Amino acid sequence: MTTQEFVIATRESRLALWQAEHVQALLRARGLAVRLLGMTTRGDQILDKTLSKVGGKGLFVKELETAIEDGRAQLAVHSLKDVPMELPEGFVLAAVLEREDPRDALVSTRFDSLDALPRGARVGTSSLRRVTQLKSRRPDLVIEPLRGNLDTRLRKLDEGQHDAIVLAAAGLKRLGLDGRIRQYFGVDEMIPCAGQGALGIEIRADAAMLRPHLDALAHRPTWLATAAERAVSRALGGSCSMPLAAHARWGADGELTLSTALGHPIHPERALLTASERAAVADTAAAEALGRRAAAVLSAQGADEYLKDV
Ligand SMILES: NCc1[nH]cc(CCC(=O)O)c1CC(=O)O
Repeated sequence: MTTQEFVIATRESRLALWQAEHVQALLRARGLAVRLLGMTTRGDQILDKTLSKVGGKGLFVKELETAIEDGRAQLAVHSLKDVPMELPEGFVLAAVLEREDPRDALVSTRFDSLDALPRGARVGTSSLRRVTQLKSRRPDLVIEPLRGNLDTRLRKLDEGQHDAIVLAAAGLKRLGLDGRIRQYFGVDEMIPCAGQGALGIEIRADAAMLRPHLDALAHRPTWLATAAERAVSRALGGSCSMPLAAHARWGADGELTLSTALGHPIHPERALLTASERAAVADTAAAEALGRRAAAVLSAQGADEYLKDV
């Protein structure tokens, strides 16, 4: 009898490889034979434009899905925040793993915090979500585009192109680069994006052999929290080019609190719309209902007017 070998399609950045190897190790521990198939996506190739201009974060996942479609691979490991709200027909998010630190972090060679940055300091980030939240706190900052994988971004900082950059703590921690973090932003101070810090494993909906293994890796509290976060984005139109923050956390009482913020995509100086909703959440339907409730509060404040041009 031959044992089937499973293949994980992955991007080739150091972070993507770390994440794919992490899942490979978890599946090997369950007795499966697993190898990696590295590939370059359009999101990795196009580095001179912001993602929202070239078709969004979905660019990071499309090629991996094609490899699965063709049978060259059976699984794709994604940073959940890069996964579009709706997957193509025939694909499912079969597992969301326990979340790493969801916070954003400030990295700088010279300054210890956002408040320590001088007037007009140059801050690198290409995330509209980060831009609008930074501008609402520090309108004087000059925000500069910053794309590329983590090593590239840190190199640009070290070369002096920026006074500070803002990155997800999760990626830095996974690569052992968290020693470079000068300030962690609280999740209410700089609300993370939906899914930040969590890994999602995508397979074909009919890959029955893999299901029990992925069920065993899944982390239900993270699944429910990120389901609420992703539902906000879906309810507002699902585009990843919107400056939307959505983060849910479990309280000691077992209730889920969902904090959201929406900035204006073209005029980052306009007021942030915010909504925070809380509920006891026992299943995916309740998590998504919580997300839709927060989205409705944002809509009542004018979210649709903010988003009409994206
Ligand atoms: N958008 C790119 C991306 N996708 C996932 C991470 C970090 C890991 C994570 O949030 O899970 C990053 C880098 C960043 O935003 O700084």
